[in-house]
Amino acid sequence: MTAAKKKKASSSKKEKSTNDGASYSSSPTQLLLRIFPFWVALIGIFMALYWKESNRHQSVSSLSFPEATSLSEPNVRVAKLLFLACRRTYCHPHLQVSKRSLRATERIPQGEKLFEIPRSMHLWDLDAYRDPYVRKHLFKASHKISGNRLSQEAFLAAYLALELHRAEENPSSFDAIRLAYFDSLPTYEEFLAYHPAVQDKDLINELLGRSAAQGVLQGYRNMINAEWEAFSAASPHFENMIGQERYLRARLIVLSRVLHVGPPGPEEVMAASFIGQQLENQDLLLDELYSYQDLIGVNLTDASGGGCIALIPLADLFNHHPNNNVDFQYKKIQPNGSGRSFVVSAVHRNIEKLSEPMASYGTLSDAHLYGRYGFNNGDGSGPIQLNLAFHHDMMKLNMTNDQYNYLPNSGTTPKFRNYQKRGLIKYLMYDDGYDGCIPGPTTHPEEAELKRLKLEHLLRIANDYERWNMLVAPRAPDSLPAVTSTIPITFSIPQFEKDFSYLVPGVERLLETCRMISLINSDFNGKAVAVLKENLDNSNFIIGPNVSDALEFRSYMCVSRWFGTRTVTMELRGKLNAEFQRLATMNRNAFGTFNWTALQVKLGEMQASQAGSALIFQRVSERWEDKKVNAEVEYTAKDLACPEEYATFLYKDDESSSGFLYY
Ligand SMILES: C[S@@+](CC[C@H](N)C(=O)[O-])C[C@H]1O[C@@H](n2cnc3c(N)ncnc32)[C@H](O)[C@@H]1O
Repeated sequence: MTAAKKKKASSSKKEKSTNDGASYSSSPTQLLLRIFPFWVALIGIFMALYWKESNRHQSVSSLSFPEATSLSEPNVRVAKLLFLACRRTYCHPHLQVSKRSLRATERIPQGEKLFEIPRSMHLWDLDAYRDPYVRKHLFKASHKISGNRLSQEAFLAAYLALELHRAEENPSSFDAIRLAYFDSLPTYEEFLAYHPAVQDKDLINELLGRSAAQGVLQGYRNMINAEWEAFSAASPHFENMIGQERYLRARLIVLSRVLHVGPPGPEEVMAASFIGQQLENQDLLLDELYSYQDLIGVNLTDASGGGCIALIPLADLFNHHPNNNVDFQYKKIQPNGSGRSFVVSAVHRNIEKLSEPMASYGTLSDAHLYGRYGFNNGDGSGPIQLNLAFHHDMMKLNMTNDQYNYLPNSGTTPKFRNYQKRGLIKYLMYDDGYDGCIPGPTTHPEEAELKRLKLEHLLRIANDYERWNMLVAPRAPDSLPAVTSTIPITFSIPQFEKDFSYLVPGVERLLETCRMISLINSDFNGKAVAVLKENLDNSNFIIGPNVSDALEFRSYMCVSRWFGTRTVTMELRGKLNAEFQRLATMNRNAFGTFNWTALQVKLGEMQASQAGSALIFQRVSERWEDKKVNAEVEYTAKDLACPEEYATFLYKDDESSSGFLYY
């Protein structure tokens, strides 16, 4: 295939808007023929690279990495903390600090306790809510965009920032372990060296392009800025005393180290007089906890809601791998009445001599690991998020505990609807299955009415994560951590299996969204308008897979268009094969660097999006082979969007609210 032909084939996959009113419709033959050479070429390149790479000797030789056979220098601040804390509490004798993490000096058998960290060493969000300054100055904070209250993590970060400041001003009022803990935490400069949330936005855009990771990271950045704005607006005193940089540092500490400790037990009860006037008559913990629900919208009572969060010295020294050999448990109150403690144990397998014990931070996509913690393992052990909502901004961000969303908790408002409408209309601009484009209600009242109703239904699902995103299962679910996280787990680039089964559930959910987009008036036995109208208030309404063959075909073509568009937009910052080669080189000479981390997150998404396209292509080819020649109009999917002015009737009376989300 010549370069020129390849370019033509690839650009034909991209969603485009055009003012050219000429022939928009194309037969499946044309469409499949148009995309066929593109995918054959891509898959061919992909497979060739796969074999080239996987036939190389990929194992990571210990000899080339001195860290594999001996411990690295300890971070002195972390080592001091361990020294002091382990004089007061249980620490496994065979653990030693290596850089900012821990390694075993001898084999530690599975089941052994590694640390037991008493409550007195922790910092809980509950401590934040009990802090008189937080109560007086920060309880009234709310987010500017949504009006939502601040999250548990935000309160813990504000409290940590205050405590760090207090420790600087008056160290004698803190015990030595607390001071050593504060001193051991990453500084602002250390975060600047690696955390993407504090990097230049243009640099990030350059590295990540239009990937889900870029969107996820922007969500975290917006969240931190919005919290700072909210706390500052609630208290100019806090704004002056703490300053944005200190808040940012504290927030990144919380973001990358917070642990869950569950609902507070009876040992957390404290005398009512400590917690201020409002609660003078409340001496029961439960009353106190309910009061937080009223005052700041935080529910700590419900075990399923997660209970409290905390910073826990020593427990927060473990790095992450999904195939972990360390686990955490918050132990119940002891029979002797002593308080709870946080226990860290070796689980699943032994911790081998010289190896780094690894914890699991949970099932997080590579994009979230990157946005929240600033790293990736690079071995394909994490799931990959694909975001196909490229025309509209999702107002729910799918962060842990729903800690930050643009959308008000109480639901959408006309301002949010208008903002999202402009984007959502773009998905409806193809008029697939109709003979030509639908110019609007004057000439095509019924078709225009159906489009209006489809838009209403899209607005209803506009913020449902699974309707527009896919979480693709890991490429290498059984991969194990390296002896230490400072050396590569593998030199090869993880690959997806060719059977595509890992994609099927996610694709089914995307197809459901595309069924709505691809509906035409003759569907539902000609009653499409009536069915959509009847279900306008039905929040569970789905069209389901029992639809006409033609609608299913159009829905597949709609999903195919999405994957194609995602591939093409991501390739604007580097073609897949070139990026693959670049990463293969970086795996050997730039492992763990900022650019390596970003590239490997981006490449995972490119691979997932390409796998998605290949699956759809396979299905369409198998199922609609006979539609390649002289297909009926219901089996047509347009290559180009219809003219923009054909859709203006959908929003012309609305007030514009563009760009109000951005910082
Ligand atoms: C809870 S701390 C873990 C201890 C950490 N090494 C430290 O700096 O104190 C989380 C941070 O450790 C780093 N980290 C965790 N797991 C990692 C891994 N597998 N590879 C590289 N860095 C990792 C990331 O910088 C992350 O933000």
